[in-house]
Amino acid sequence: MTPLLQVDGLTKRFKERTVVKGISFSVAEGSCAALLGPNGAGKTTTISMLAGLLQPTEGSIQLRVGGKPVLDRRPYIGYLPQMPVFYPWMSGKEFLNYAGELAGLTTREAALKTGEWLEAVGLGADGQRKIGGYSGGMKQRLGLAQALIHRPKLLILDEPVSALDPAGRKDVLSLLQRIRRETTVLFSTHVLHDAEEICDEILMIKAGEIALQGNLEHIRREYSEPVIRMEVGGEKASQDWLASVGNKAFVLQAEIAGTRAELTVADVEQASHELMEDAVAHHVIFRKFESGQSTLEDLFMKVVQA
Ligand SMILES: Nc1ncnc2c1ncn2[C@@H]1O[C@H](COP(=O)(O)OP(=O)(O)OP(=O)(O)O)[C@@H](O)[C@H]1O
Repeated sequence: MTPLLQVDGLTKRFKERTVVKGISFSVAEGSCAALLGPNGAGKTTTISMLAGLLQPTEGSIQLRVGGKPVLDRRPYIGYLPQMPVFYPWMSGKEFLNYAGELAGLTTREAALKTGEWLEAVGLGADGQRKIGGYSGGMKQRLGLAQALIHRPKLLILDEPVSALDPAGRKDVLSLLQRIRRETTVLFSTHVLHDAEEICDEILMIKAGEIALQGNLEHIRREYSEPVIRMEVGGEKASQDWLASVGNKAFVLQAEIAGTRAELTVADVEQASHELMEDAVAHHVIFRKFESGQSTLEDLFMKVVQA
């Protein structure tokens, strides 16, 4: 299928510093893609280039509408910045009307869409109130309505839930879940859980480069490995034993810190059996012994810390 958005070799240099290093990816129509990465990875810079606010140093960004590339993608994009600026003295309704007209709607259309979107984002009863009195979650929902008022083909959001408290976060995530059924969404986050909640594709970026990309479920399956997590007592015999488990032939990878260890193994049953036998022989006291599969969070942490 032809993607809605195709990005090739996208690069941004600020003076001699390259912060986005030739990244390529595509976003299929109808999907939700999360641009996931730690602070400073280059998410905002990438999103600003996609939204047309920042000129790329190199590379191309192509948006296709009805299968055909468009010359100016901006009218087809809805964008919500990381720190949206609202006029606190405006009411939510006035602000949306204004945003609609700015996006090219006629006065009549803007008024009609304002009413519809205030309802859709759950601000129907608060439309006449001044934005200055809105909570963080309400402002973010208003920001989403502003980004969607002209029915864009692609909705681009920069860390839409990072600044919110848990209630506001849940509010905005469930709204996004609804929106994503009708609109293609690309949003940045440094929280894997937020990406998992609504997206089907992830692009993990680190230091301006794509570290991992693909379908979330495929990645989850492909990178899931058998792991054993253990915690032992603080006495010397236990600690000495734990410090040595990384040398065992069946341990593929070991992360040992103090009284805790996480081992990646080939066969979790055989490894558990051998570890237990050995531990008994060495008078080890366990506080925890757990076997299972590594999670996407483990993978994300590995990518981020590598
Ligand atoms: N205008 C600029 N001039 C110079 N350096 C910049 C500029 N804008 C961003 N950077 C640098 O580029 C790097 C990537 O920044 P960016 O804001 O894109 O990261 P991010 O992944 O969005 O991080 P965060 O989650 O903290 O917002 C950072 O090291 C930042 O300091």
